[in-house]
Formats: sequence, structure tokens, C-alpha cells
Amino acid sequence: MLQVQGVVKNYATPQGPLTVLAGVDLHLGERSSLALMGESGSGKSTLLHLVAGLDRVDAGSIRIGEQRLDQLNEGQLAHWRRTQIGLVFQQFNLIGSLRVEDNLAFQARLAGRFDPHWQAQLVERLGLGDLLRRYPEQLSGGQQQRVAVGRALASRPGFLLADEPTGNLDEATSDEVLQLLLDLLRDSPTSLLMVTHSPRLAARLDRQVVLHRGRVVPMDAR
Ligand SMILES: Nc1ncnc2c1ncn2[C@@H]1O[C@H](COP(=O)(O)OP(=O)(O)OP(=O)(O)O)[C@@H](O)[C@H]1O
Repeated sequence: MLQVQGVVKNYATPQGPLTVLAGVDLHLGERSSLALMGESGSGKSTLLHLVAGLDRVDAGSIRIGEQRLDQLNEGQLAHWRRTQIGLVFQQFNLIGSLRVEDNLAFQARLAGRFDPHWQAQLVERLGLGDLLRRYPEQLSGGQQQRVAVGRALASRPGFLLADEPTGNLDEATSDEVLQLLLDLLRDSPTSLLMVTHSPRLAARLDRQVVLHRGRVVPMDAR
């Protein structure tokens, strides 16, 4: 269970401090999915980075179960990221020098959680069987994003954080990739926090919230 309470995040800018998150509250239960929406610049990626342990809060807390992220040192945070977080970005971010099969296994191996049986299931369900020996540049956008989804889920993380994962894909491919992702989540111990600009895609998740003026509000409360 992820609990975000009163989170504040400021950035230093030439014009002075910019408060992007001004007291964000959010919770995400086990095996559930949440869509995070909001205007461009509202702080969605900032919040995702904080939850991923890639950046630190200025005030408030992010708790996973009983553990507070702000009380972890850098080494513990890195361990948290490796074992508990799967990340999927709009730009796919595959490793260009590795074949699909090694991209898929990359994070699970790093986390010491490589499971050949789960990997084989991911390959089959994501339809990657014929592509395993290819390099990322030899794949379409939709194929690359299917590899990125498989890589993020291979280590069976507690949380999958997806930042506009289908932002670079056409509508039909977006639907297909999201459906594959949601189907896989049913068989994983993984909760999904997904940033999206698309109300259509957001509606497919369990809950939808909006970041507005530094706070999280229900979908229709702006
Ligand atoms: N490192 C930084 N230093 C200063 N300002 C930053 C930094 N990172 C982000 N910002 C600012 O913080 C605000 C929120 O940015 P963020 O990327 O979190 O928004 P977003 O909701 O994800 O936007 P988009 O939908 O366009 O991706 C923006 O005004 C941005 O310019």
C-alpha cells in the first residue's frame, strides 16, 4: 500500500522557488490501478519521480507499508528502486546495445529476481517470441513499448510507475499495449500508477485523480 501524505516539492528557478506540489495526498492499494491526470506542468512527473525514489520530498511523507522513503539512505533507496519499482516511460528507454531478450531480463537480473518461467510467460503474453534476437532499433514503437512493459514487470515489482506510457503510440496501439499491461497486472503482485493525458485510457483504470494547483483532487472537482 502506497500512502502519500502532505507532500511538498519546490524547485529552485531563476525567478525564485517554484512550488510544484503543495500538499499532495494520495493512496494506492495493493493490486489496484490509479490514473494521474492534470495539465502540462502540473507536477505529474515530479510526483512519479518522488514515488520512484528518484528525488526527495521537501515536506510530507511517502510511505510504503510501514516504511517511509524519506528515512532511507541513498543505498537503501537504490535497493528500493531495483526491487519494488518498475518504470515505463513515453520514450521506451530500452538499451540499444542489448537484444530484446536481454532488455527484458535486465532489471530482474539487477534485482536478483530473474525467473525464467515468468519471463517466458511475459514473452508469450506480450507477443515477443519472434523478436527476442532483435535490437530495439529494429522494432516498431508498439513493439518497443511491449518490451519496456515486460522489462518493468519481469522483477515482479510492488509498483509499476508509468509516465504517459502510450504517449508516442497511435490510438489503436495505445489501447492494445494498455490492455496487455492490465491483463498482466491481474497475475502480478503489482499496483499501477499511470500518468496520462487521455481520459479514455484513464477510464480503464480503477481510479482517476487530477493534479491541480499543487494538490490531488478527484476527477470532477476542479
Ligand atoms: N528540475 C527542475 N527545475 C526547475 N523546475 C522544474 C524542474 N523539473 C520540473 N520543473 C517544473 O515543475 C513543473 C512541473 O513539471 P512536471 O514535469 O512534473 O509536470 P507534468 O505535469 O509532468 O507536465 P507534462 O504533462 O508536460 O509532462 C513545471 O513547471 C516544470 O517546468
